[in-house]
Amino acid sequence: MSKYKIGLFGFGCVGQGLYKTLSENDTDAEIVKVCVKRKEKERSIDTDKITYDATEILNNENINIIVELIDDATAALEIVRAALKKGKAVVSANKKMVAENLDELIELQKQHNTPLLYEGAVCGSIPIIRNLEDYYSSEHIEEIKGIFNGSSNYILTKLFQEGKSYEEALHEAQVNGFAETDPTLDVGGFDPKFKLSIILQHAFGLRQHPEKIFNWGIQNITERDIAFAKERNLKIKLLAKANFDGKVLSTLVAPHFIDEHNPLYHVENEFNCVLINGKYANNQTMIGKGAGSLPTGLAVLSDVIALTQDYTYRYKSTDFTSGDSQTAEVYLSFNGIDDIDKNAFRSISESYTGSDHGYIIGKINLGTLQQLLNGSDRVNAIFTSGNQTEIEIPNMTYSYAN
Ligand SMILES: NC(=O)C1=CN([C@@H]2O[C@H](COP(=O)(O)OP(=O)(O)OC[C@H]3O[C@@H](n4cnc5c(N)ncnc54)[C@H](OP(=O)(O)O)[C@@H]3O)[C@@H](O)[C@H]2O)C=CC1
Ligand SMILES: N[C@@H](CC=O)C(=O)O
Repeated sequence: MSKYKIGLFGFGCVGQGLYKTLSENDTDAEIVKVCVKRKEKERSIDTDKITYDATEILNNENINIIVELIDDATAALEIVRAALKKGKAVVSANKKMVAENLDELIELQKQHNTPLLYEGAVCGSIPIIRNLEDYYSSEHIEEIKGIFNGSSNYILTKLFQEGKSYEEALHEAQVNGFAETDPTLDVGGFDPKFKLSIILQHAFGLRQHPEKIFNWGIQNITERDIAFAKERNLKIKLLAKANFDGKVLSTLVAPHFIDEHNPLYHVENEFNCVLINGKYANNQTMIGKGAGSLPTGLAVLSDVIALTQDYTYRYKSTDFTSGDSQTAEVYLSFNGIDDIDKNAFRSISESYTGSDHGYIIGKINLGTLQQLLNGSDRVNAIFTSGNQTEIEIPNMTYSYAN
């Protein structure tokens, strides 16, 4: 008889990954009930284990761990709230739910002296949260950035390496179980910003609501943008970035041009990469699968095991001011010159206008850029500051920030 009885919510990509990884390991935890939504769906597990009624798990006093792995952030919050209030330890992989409600979730954990862990919510199989909490607790992290979305990276890889269409590549990401049920969260850069928001808490003790983080994704990328990058031996990667100097925090999620000297250049498919730059250890790199059934199932299982060892997050708290009104250098491509206002740029280093498309490379305020991009599918922005070195390209010079 195992000591830890799990009530599992969700039996999709990640739920099944947890089920398999748990069944292949000798642990003191077992899944006793699984709550799902659709009665018509065939299941690969014993029907006795299945329920469609959340209260059957939440009111079951034998169940001491709730694992929440559903694709609905609103319903997930209800489940997690109810579980914590009942004193049940919780594991979740829902980054939207965690990032948007972290203040309340921290408070609930304190009030009810009950832990919530969410390693699987951030960069799949990369053990980033636990490392930030424990290993890096004495490091003075100055910058943390990387590729935090497996689906977008998978799509970009297929566009660059195999010349696939955007639609085909997105479809593959969905079939492989990497994409969110609403893939706008992936390709629009929302999912990596939820992850960045969670990371800020554990890297710096900073609570920055995702709403306050600039995000632009790969949803408007064109074949011309890919050709532009390829001609210059660059790749495009969707990056999430945070800098903190002890007072001012700057954050950003956006596609960037990067060159072959950047470790992120070589991170392909659904792999994620986290680059940490700190005072003592300087640069460190963590690479691993950022999405998928078994990699994420393993991260969730690792949290379950951690709960059996009474592990909790510490939630340090640091004061800061937001420095997010910064100017960035971007390549802005457009279908027609009427789609953009050149005066929006503070300075322009290069521009091209053809009969049916064009681009501008220049410095622009992020708020202004957001207004230019909002609601338009005829304009795309790619940031030029993703490299760690300065590179010279015929016709133009990019200065890349560290
Ligand atoms: N896929 C991935 O690689 C990763 C996903 N995540 C996160 O993990 C979570 C789950 O994702 P994933 O497994 O891919 O999603 P899936 O769409 O594959 O599965 C979702 C599951 O949730 C169930 N469900 C939905 N609403 C409810 C509800 N109200 N009550 C009970 N069950 C419900 C569905 O039921 P039914 O089977 O009846 O449809 C289904 O079993 C999400 O938060 C996602 O962001 C995190 C990291 C990686
Ligand atoms: N949709 C997410 C899944 C993991 O978090 C991604 O593609 O990274």
